Amino acid sequence: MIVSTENLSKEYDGIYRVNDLDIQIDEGDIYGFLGPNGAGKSTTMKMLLGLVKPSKGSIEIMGKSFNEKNRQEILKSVGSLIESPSYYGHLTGRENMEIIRRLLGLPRKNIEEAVHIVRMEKQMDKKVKNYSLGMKQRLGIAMALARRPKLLVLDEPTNGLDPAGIEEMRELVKTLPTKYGMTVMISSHILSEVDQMATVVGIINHGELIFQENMSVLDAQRQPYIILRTSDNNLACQILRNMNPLRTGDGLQLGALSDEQTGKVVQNLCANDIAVYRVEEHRESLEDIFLNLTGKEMTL
Ligand SMILES: Nc1ncnc2c1ncn2[C@@H]1O[C@H](COP(=O)(O)OP(=O)(O)OP(=O)(O)O)[C@@H](O)[C@H]1O
Repeated sequence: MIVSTENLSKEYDGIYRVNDLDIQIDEGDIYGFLGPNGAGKSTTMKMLLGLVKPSKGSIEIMGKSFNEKNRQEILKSVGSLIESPSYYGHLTGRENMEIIRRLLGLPRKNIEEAVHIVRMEKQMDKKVKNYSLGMKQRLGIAMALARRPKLLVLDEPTNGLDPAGIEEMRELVKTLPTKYGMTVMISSHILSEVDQMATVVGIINHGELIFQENMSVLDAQRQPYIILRTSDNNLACQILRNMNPLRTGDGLQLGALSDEQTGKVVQNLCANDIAVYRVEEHRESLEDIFLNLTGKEMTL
């Protein structure tokens, strides 16, 4: 286990903004930490990095209790990007990386590797103030990677990026466990972003962890349903009334059906002179599941 918390909580002004979190992150996971704005993601991540002191509960990182005594030692193996990366805009990427290297006393090859992972080799002689937002984020990640962390904690790294930047970030994060043996915790308030890279999802709402499972479990919860479009949806609805159809836009919706059941439905409609234009199988989107869990839409 790379991260394990027990009853992790933070109180601000008499209110528990993070409440009794039991987070479990295994080695090699990409842990998507999802929740609407203000749910408590940043506060949780800051506690995991020793930047905010928990009001209650405990944290273990890489099997060691995360306390005053162990903190510095543990953080040597943890890289992070919280809020916007800190860099000197008037210096080049290379100069910024050199500052990090000296601060942490790292060998040069660590810097080369970190820059290579984020594919920024060609941008290193440009001043950071001339970087795009995506490049700045990548430089921030390179800074976090320089110490070759076992655990990388990224707080909303795609905030403000355009779709191409988001895609790039996703592809980058996906390579980290397989190619470099890292474990990644990445927060977002956009489900679709995490959906395509996370192996485990933790969903936090009002400071509480309301879901924590492998992505495959979340996928399995997505209910399939059938949408039919016919020449006479009203009549079709009547004919199929024992299947409790729902009217949707220009069609009707039935629950999950086997191939055989679908065949019978089509036969039945044809026998009643109704032409079947479309039979489509849909699955509940992850957004729908999230909405059911939190009562809030996951929007950009
Ligand atoms: N230092 C603080 N003092 C008082 N309240 C705080 C402090 N830091 C955070 N909070 C409150 O705790 C709650 C959770 O904030 P947090 O930043 O952890 O949420 P978040 O899920 O990261 O959201 P966002 O994506 O908007 O940053 C919010 O209601 C916030 O106002």
